[in-house]
Amino acid sequence: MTFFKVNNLKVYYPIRGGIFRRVVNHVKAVDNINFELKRGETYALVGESGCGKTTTGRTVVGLTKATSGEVIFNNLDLTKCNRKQIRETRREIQMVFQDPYSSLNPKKTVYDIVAEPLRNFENLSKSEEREQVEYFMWKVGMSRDSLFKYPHQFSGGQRQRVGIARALTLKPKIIIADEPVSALDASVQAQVLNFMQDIQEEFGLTYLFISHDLGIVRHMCNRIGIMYKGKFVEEGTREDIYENPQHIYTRRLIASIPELDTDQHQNSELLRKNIEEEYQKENDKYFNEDGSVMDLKPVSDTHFAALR
Ligand SMILES: Nc1ncnc2c1ncn2[C@@H]1O[C@H](COP(=O)(O)OP(=O)(O)OP(=O)(O)O)[C@@H](O)[C@H]1O
Repeated sequence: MTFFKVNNLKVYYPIRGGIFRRVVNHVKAVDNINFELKRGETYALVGESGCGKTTTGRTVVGLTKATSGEVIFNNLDLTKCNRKQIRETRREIQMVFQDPYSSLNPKKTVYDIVAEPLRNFENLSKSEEREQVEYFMWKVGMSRDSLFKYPHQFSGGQRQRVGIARALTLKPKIIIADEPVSALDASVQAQVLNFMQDIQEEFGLTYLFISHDLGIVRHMCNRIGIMYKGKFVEEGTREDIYENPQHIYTRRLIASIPELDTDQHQNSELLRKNIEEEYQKENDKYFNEDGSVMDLKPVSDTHFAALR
């Protein structure tokens, strides 16, 4: 049985123009992508700002509508199922958002924020609800006296823990973590990432980890899909991507990881220069004449090899 798979997903946003606001063109935010999540793994979607990572994540959780393609979860296509099926399956895929400063409602107490999904999906008594909220807050390392405080009374790292507690209450199978630490200080980032790894094992979670930061992805993820201008340009295991990147864009991303600078500054400068030259010279190997990204063909040898 397929656990989770995205097939030929496209998400196009209309661009309207003229006095009648007709659709004159589209932004191809996601343009025919394919990937699969294996139960219990952390799969990274990586790429620079605007390449379509967030749109992919939002489409998977149902916050954005797919233009075409399939999102298969437990053998159901989430883009086509009825309301009842959507309700049943959507609760199993939750999202943790990038910015803990704006993603939690400032007018609600932490208790209400964490209890909200339970109120939407489960019919619990007040005492059962309280028990659940306290349990998940405890799991994310928040004390009982934080329950009736408001988001602004917490640090960024604590707020992200609240966001994670909220995502956990419905006992999801998959968590889409969209740049979950990029708004946090470097010192707090590591704490939150380590904590995410701890709960992954405990709750049997599968993560779709969205990030532009290949340094963090190396720490967190088993397999990686590299996105560029709405398409996948490469996919592979962590070793494939970091030790033997194939696509020029992936090599540019890896060469830009700052830690390369520490011991081998000269080498990494040279590497970047070579990659830049190749990028300028060999565009036709990777891009179509109109500058759009060539489709990854076959979808991914490494991908299927990794699944076998
Ligand atoms: N609601 C929308 N309407 C129109 N265009 C959109 C909309 N949301 C995103 N886009 C466009 O779709 C493309 C992909 O955006 P998306 O936010 O998915 O990229 P991203 O890789 O997640 O970037 P970031 O890391 O900056 O969030 C961008 O060109 C963006 O401007």
